[in-house]
Amino acid sequence: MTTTTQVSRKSFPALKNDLILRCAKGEKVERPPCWIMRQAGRYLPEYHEVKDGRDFFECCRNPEIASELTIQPIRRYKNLIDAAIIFSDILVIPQAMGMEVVMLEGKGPHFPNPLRTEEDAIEILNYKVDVLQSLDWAFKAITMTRYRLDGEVPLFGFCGGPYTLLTYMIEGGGSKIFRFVKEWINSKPELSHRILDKISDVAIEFLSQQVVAGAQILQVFESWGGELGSSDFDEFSLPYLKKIATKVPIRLQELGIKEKIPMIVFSKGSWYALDKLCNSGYDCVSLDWLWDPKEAVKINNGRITLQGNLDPGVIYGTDEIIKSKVAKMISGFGGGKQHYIVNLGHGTHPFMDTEKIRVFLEECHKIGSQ
Ligand SMILES: Cc1c2[nH]c(c1CCC(=O)O)Cc1[nH]c(c(CCC(=O)O)c1C)Cc1[nH]c(c(CCC(=O)O)c1C)Cc1[nH]c(c(C)c1CCC(=O)O)C2
Repeated sequence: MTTTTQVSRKSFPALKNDLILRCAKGEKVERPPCWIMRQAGRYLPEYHEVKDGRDFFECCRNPEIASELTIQPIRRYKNLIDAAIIFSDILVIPQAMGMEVVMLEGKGPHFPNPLRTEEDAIEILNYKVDVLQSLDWAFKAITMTRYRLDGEVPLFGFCGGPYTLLTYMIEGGGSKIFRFVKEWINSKPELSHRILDKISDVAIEFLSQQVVAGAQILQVFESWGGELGSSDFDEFSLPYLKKIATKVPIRLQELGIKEKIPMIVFSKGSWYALDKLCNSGYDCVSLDWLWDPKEAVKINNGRITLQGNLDPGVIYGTDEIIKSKVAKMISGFGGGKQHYIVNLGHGTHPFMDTEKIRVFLEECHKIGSQ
């Protein structure tokens, strides 16, 4: 298995734009690389055309459709986006661990049988996941996308952060007060840790195999990190994010991957943890829009690359205001010639205007090249 995928790696089309890879590794660059969280999806009319009423996870599992959806933003914003991210979801790990997840139209993810008791954790969860087999569609989609991208831009693989996945598995979907996961970590801390550790092991193998399949850079989305207080973050999120950052490079070596694969962590809302995240083994920390870039730059002190962080809501603004906020952001991050990747502070929304996104990207190129 490993040998055949290595052979196919070698035959991938040559990369024509390695800006984000150089930048994530800390090298000086000619302008900051740009990409957008959730750059594929519902704000794009071509997404709805291809999805054509199909189930969301059915699209993820169909390599033809997933690769087409991945490439759509690259095609639309030609030469403006410096990375593609494979069309999939963070909730495919809970699925691989035996949980049923459905995507309800207009409502988001729903787990019909969430983890609520200790018995659920024993009866529902599969602790011996065969990652290559259960997520084989994801690897096929990545390999196909690498070929179809034809070296235009690098391809991101990704996964959810362990605490965020545990939250979804226990809450059964999104939440405002996180009653059930807070009950778990405060009444069943040992069991919570055991499951977090298992999720981390699956995440390590999943990320590593995404690289074997063709991913060139990785991001971990700890979207609910900021729902934890500082000391609970240190206990229930940070150790597992660190484990992933430490173990993926080791696993990649075992799998025969020689080059360094940059890793990014996005822990939304974990403002108190920036200093620790800069030392957590990732090459880049992605920031939400609550951060003043200058403050973040000061705390980072040149250790790693920062990514972010325009308020997605700015995309609803006038062209002039989008442009002025882009200029302020890039100057706050030091001008963008080193240690900075442009992104929004969180994902796109379905209501966004594709032409406003273009204004944002074009201005980032213009200001970032000065
Ligand atoms: C928390 C989370 C999820 N999924 C993801 C996260 C982490 C990022 C974040 O914090 O937003 C990550 C994700 N989800 C999706 C991608 C694909 C690649 C990309 O970024 O373009 C990525 C990287 C596609 C998607 N994932 C989802 C869609 C919408 C599906 C549809 O109805 O067509 C897409 C394109 C569905 C999804 N998936 C999830 C939610 C909460 C939802 C519903 C949200 C909503 O309604 O906007 C879980």
